[in-house]
This record gives sequence, structure tokens and C-alpha cells, in this order.
Amino acid sequence: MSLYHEAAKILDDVRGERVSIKSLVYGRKDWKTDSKTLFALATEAAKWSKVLSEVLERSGVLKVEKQLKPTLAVVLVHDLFLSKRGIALPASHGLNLAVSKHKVRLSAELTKARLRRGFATLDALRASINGRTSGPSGSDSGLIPENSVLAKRPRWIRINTLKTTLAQALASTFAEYEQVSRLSDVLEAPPRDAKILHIDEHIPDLIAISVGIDLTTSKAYRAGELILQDKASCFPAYLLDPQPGDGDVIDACAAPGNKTTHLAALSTTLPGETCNRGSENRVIACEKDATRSETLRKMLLLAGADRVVSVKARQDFMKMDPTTPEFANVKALLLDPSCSGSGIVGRDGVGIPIHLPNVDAEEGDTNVGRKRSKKRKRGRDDDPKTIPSEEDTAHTVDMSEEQPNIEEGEKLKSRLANLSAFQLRLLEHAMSFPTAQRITYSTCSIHAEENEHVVIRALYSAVARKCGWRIMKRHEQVEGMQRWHLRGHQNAVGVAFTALANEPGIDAEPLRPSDVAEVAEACIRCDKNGKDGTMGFFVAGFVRDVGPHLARLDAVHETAAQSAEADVDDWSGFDGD
Ligand SMILES: C[S@@+](CC[C@H](N)C(=O)[O-])C[C@H]1O[C@@H](n2cnc3c(N)ncnc32)[C@H](O)[C@@H]1O
Repeated sequence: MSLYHEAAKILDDVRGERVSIKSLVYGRKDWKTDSKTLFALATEAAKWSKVLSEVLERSGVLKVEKQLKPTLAVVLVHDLFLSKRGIALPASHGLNLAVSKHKVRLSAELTKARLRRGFATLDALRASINGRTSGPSGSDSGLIPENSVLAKRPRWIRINTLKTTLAQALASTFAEYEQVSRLSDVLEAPPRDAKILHIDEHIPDLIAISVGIDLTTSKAYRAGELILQDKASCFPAYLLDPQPGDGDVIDACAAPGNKTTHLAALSTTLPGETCNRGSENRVIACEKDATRSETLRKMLLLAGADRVVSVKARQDFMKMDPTTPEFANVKALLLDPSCSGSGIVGRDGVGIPIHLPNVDAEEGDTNVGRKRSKKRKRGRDDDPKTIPSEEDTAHTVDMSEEQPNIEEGEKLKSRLANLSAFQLRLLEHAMSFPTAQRITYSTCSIHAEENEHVVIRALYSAVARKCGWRIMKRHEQVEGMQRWHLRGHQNAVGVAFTALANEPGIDAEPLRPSDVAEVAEACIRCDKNGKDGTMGFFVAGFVRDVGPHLARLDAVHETAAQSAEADVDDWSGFDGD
């Protein structure tokens, strides 16, 4: 069996048997193709299956090439357009010919599918599909575990209070939904038909509905009133708790902008309210990547956050000078840097919904062997939408790398070491903003190296000690986060501290067991694929009591200058996210 037949078989089995791609690939030893290649193609084709099914249906190719089964067509078309090497078969091979001879038509449909989702380039669409999903993600961009029993998740929707209120949304878009008090009722509901809704008990203005319901065509979604955002991804802005009038907030790694719009909503007074602490806050959104900066702008515009947020597009956060007057009113920073993305559902092939083309579907406007219908109205294809797609926004999530997270051993260890060094540098830079009093640090990673270890290193860094940064303890956290049950791993905190204390030249005071417990308790985790219906996530808060420490401004300035000048080797993580 060829690579393509084997990958198609895996997709068929995943749909039929409801198991993960990973367990199918690695659970059998008799594949002819090497496991890594097979896993990569099956996972990528699954992620792209929604787009590719649309392309195949609209082209009508399957009606002509009857020997191509839908899954086989999806994996072949994936490689035709999305693999650098193209289809890994000789040009004269029957399977290659069956799709390659329709390349022009398929390519036209792929372009239309991309434009319908509002992406200017294939790379932008790719970044969204990889990133999300979560998001746009997806946290939800196609990685919704609609057809998986292993990963039950709801569709999380944050009501955008910059544009509407929860009460208004319940009375309009969700007027026909029955409210249920338990999230499990939503998770157990039949995917498509159940109009039931759960109001989240931790994050204000967040609701969960059945994952099978697509709201992206609803008026409210298109008006920017609803934001598809995983519950875990709402933790950082909520934990940072910016109040109207408190001062400016920096979102250091902002695109695609789910947390930025959340910050904007939290720091803005609602219509009819007045801000009694002086002027409203400004949110400063910094994003290094050019393409993602454009997605960020688009999302801010749609969410009505552009009036509150100033965008620093193509801006490396490490190169922002904390001492410039522009940042003199910055009181809080949200740091959500690139990470391994190991908490994102679907990275291991679990829970990726696989869409297949319907062979009998009506073709689009580029029918194979048919003339264009004169009756066809001008519409979707002629009018590329400017609204960020579900992949774009839902993924919110916070994606990172392009390849599934399947490395093990030394390779994974070295990648995590690089990532955590990069994340720590960004966190230390955030700590060097002279007037800042609160920081949240988050990742969508399940690895302690990117989470508790970074927190401990940051707490014992020179800048934290000079400026008086400490962990935001559980009892100091905003109410919903105090109640959240999953906390940091004590063992990971202890290991990180021991490693640090043993490093030559590190003057770390001994950490008592009660301190280890307190730091772990202060950290917040979310389980991937657990009963909470979230992706894997980590967030911790840092606070600084300004009084005595403002007297140390000189020290902060000095640290900031050193940080800006330091030879940052510019590890940018996996900016495919
Ligand atoms: C995990 S994503 C952020 C997701 C975002 N917070 C959200 O919720 O929509 C990380 C982002 O940081 C950006 N980034 C990485 N290094 C950066 C740096 N040094 N300065 C600014 N942005 C950076 C990446 O391009 C990527 O868009």
C-alpha cells in the first residue's frame, strides 16, 4: 500500500472507529510507510479536510475520477498544493494523474475557499489552520473534536461586551436555547441538533454550546458580537483584571488577538457606565509577525476594539524600550508567547474532525464537464469576506508549531529548553516596565519546562528581585480564578527550584516546602481533553507592590536598558502560530 492509501485508510478508520490518528499510526507495526511521515500526512490532511472537501466538491472532480475515494482524494490534493515536495508519486502514476490533470480547476477552487475565509495568502490560511484552533481555534479552527469520543469539548463563545451584553445575546441569538446548569449536559448532547447552552461559572460572559453548532454564519458572529475562544484562553485577561481607569495594558504577543479583544472589553466601561478613575485605559497590542499583525488588525476592527487598542505591528516586544514616555502609564502586561502548543487539542491527532467531500454534492461554479449556470447569483465566491474566518478567530488559540508534537527524548528536551529560554527573556523584559504592577504569563503548553520552570526562574531573576516582583497568590486572584480547581504542579515547582539553586553563581534563598506549595497553588492549569472541556493551558500572575519599589526606578531603568541591549538571539518560537 502506498503512503496515500495508508493515510486514507487511517482517516477512514479514525472516522469509523473514533480513535486517534496517533494511536492508529503508532499502534501498528505493519505500515509500509514510516510512522512519522504517515502521522504527519494524516494529521495535516485531517486539519485541512474541511477546506479540501469544499475544494473537491465544488470542482466536481470526484464525479469524473470515480476511482478516487473521498479520503484518498483529500490526502492527494493535500500534497498537490500543501506539501513542499508535491505528490510523492511519479508524474505518470495513475493516482498522481487523476488529480494533477485537474490542477488548474482545483487550484481555482482552493483560491476561492481561501478568499471566502478572508485570507490574502495561502500562508495566512495555513497559519490560521495550524494556529488555531484553537482557535481560531480554535482553538477551534477545525480541530474541534466533533467526531471524537476521546476529546469531548464544547464550543466556547465569549460574548463581546464591546458590542453587546450577555443578556442581549441570550435574548436574541440564543433565544431558542435551553439553559443547562451543568457543562456535562452540553458535552453529552447530540452534536448538531441540541440547542442547549451553559453559562460558565468562572469566566464572566462566556457560554458553552454544542460543538456541532456552527455560529459563523449568524448575524451576531458576523457583527463581531461573539468571539469563539476556548475557556482556558480567557484566563489570562481575566486574571490580569484590568479595570477601567487603572492605566495602560500591554499585550506583548498579541495576534490573532483573542486576548487583546478580551483585555479591551474588560478595561472599557460599558454603555451607560462611567469611569470614575479618570480616563479609560489604552491597550497596546504588540505583534512581531507581519501576516499575523494584519489578522490582529482585522480582528480588532470586527470586535470594535480598534478604538481602545493601539497596534504595534511587526514589533518585536524585546525591542520595545520600557522607559520611553509612551509607556509611562503602563500598569499591566499580558504575556502569551509562542510555545510548543502541546496543549492544543489535535496536535497529537486526537480529536481532529475529519470532513469528507460529498461525491454527489452540487458542484460550484467551476463544474467539471459542465457549463457555468447562468442562474448563478453573484455571491460568496465573488465577494471575498473580510470577516476573519472561524479558523482565524476561534483558534484563538494560541498555536505554535506546524508539525504535530510527536518528538520525544533528547529532541523534545532541547526544543523545550530553547522555548523556555525565549519565554523567560520575554517575561524578564515585561518585568522591566517601570510602572507595571501586574503581569500574566501564559502558554498553551502542558510541559512544566514552559510553565512552572519559567515562573520559578522569573521569580528568582535579577530584574524580579530588584523590582520586587512576586507571584500573585491564589487568595489575591480574581474570584473566578481563586475558585478554579486545577493548580500548578508542586513537583515541577520543586524540581525547578532545586535546579536553579544548584546552578553556580545563583544566589537563591532556600525555598521552604510551604513556599513550593504556595507557588504551585498560585499557578493555574487546564487539562487537555479533560472533563472541563478546555485545551491544555497554563497561566500565572505576578504582582509588584509599587510603593517602596518605585524608589528603585533607576535600578529598573538600568535593567531595562540591559535587556534591550542584550544579544537576544531572537528565538521566535514557532511563529506559524
Ligand atoms: C501564542 S500566540 C499569541 C496568541 C494571542 N495572545 C491570542 O490569544 O490570540 C504568540 C504570538 O506571539 C508572536 N511573537 C513571538 N515572538 C514575539 C516577540 N518577540 N514580540 C512580539 N510578538 C512575538 C507570534 O508571532 C504569535 O503571533
